[in-house]
Amino acid sequence: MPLKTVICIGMAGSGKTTFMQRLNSHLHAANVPPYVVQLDPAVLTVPYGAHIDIRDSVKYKKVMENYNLGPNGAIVTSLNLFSTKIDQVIKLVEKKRDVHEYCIIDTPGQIECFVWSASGSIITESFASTFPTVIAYIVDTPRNSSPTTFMSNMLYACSILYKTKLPMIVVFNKTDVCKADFAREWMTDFEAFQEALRADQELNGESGAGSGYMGSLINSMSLMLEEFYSQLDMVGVSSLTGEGFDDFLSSVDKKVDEYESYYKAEREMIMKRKEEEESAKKQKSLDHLMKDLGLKDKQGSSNRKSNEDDEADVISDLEDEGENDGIVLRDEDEGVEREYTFAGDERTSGEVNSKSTPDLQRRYEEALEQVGKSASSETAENIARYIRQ
Ligand SMILES: Nc1nc2c(ncn2[C@@H]2O[C@H](COP(=O)(O)OP(=O)(O)OP(=O)(O)O)[C@@H](O)[C@H]2O)c(=O)[nH]1
Repeated sequence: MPLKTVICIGMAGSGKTTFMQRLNSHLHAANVPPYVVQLDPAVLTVPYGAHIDIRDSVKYKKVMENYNLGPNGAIVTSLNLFSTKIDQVIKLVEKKRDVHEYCIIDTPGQIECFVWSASGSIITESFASTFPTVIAYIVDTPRNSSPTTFMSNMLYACSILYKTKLPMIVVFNKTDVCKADFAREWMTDFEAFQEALRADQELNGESGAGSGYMGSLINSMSLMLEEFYSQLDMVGVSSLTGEGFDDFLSSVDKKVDEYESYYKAEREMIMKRKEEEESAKKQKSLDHLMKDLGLKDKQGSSNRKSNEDDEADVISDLEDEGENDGIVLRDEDEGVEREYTFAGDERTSGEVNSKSTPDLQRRYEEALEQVGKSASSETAENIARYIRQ
């Protein structure tokens, strides 16, 4: 049985933490204790035991002070810092894949800090490329009983689906206060939703919304949502009473099957296309680089030459043939103390040691290859370097 990851996302106050707490105890009661990851750096207390807690790695208050940031900036920066360690986090979870059936992840209430940040994507991507991953989008049911609020929230959910490209379950929480039947009806019956919208506008004394651009905007949005609803599951739960959690788990199983049969293939295709585009881009920039260095025309001959003679002297080649493009002045000529990228034995006291200068093209190719190999951890390290700067 593969470990399944459930990432809980939702607006502030929707009940993510309470949902996590209930889900955790529900799984414990069912004898399948989950692996728990807590990613909200700003939370003071967590009502469940977490195996990995972002607060152990990043001190939110210190981030605020040290980087002179406001609350949301500090959450994003804390996530950025945490994402530099995501490889280790994934390794820890991987080690437990035979012990746990579920890995459940709590995210910050400031939804945009997670969903729209680079680190949020890195974290989600890292889990999704290692384990079947499902998004649980938590909705505060009583607060969404107005059709306009409901539509806005569903549009937000739709944008998360588009951003993460992962199977999604919309979890209508707090059903002990307000049943989710209205939401089910609105999600399955287009006419009923339109009717509710009309009634709501009349109740609020708004006129003209059924005509003009507003009317057509509402119509288009609800049509778009109808298509979106067909892609997702919805369940009603009460994190307070525990009602609906069995349905939620069945939904997770269904979505994991979908992940395996549909999303995984789709994701792999996207990754492959990205890789191909990346490598084409790299080739292009390599060509540019070679051209800028004035090596392009000589590439063939220099390659041939390097087979025959490994100690090809690139810079003197240029000088020999009397080209000006790409000629590098020596330190003495420029009067500038330069720092060299390559190891000291290749250049001595500012002069090019023609005997040991290896094939430049090969070195650039190797360097670019190296960049390609490190993918997510490299990106994460870049973020960390950027922040430190
Ligand atoms: N009646 C009822 N109240 C709930 C339920 N779930 C959560 N709450 C309440 O809703 C409030 C917000 O719950 P939290 O779990 O803190 O919500 P959150 O989404 O984690 O909040 P942030 O961390 O600020 O984003 C609390 O007062 C909870 O007691 C539920 O199923 N029923």
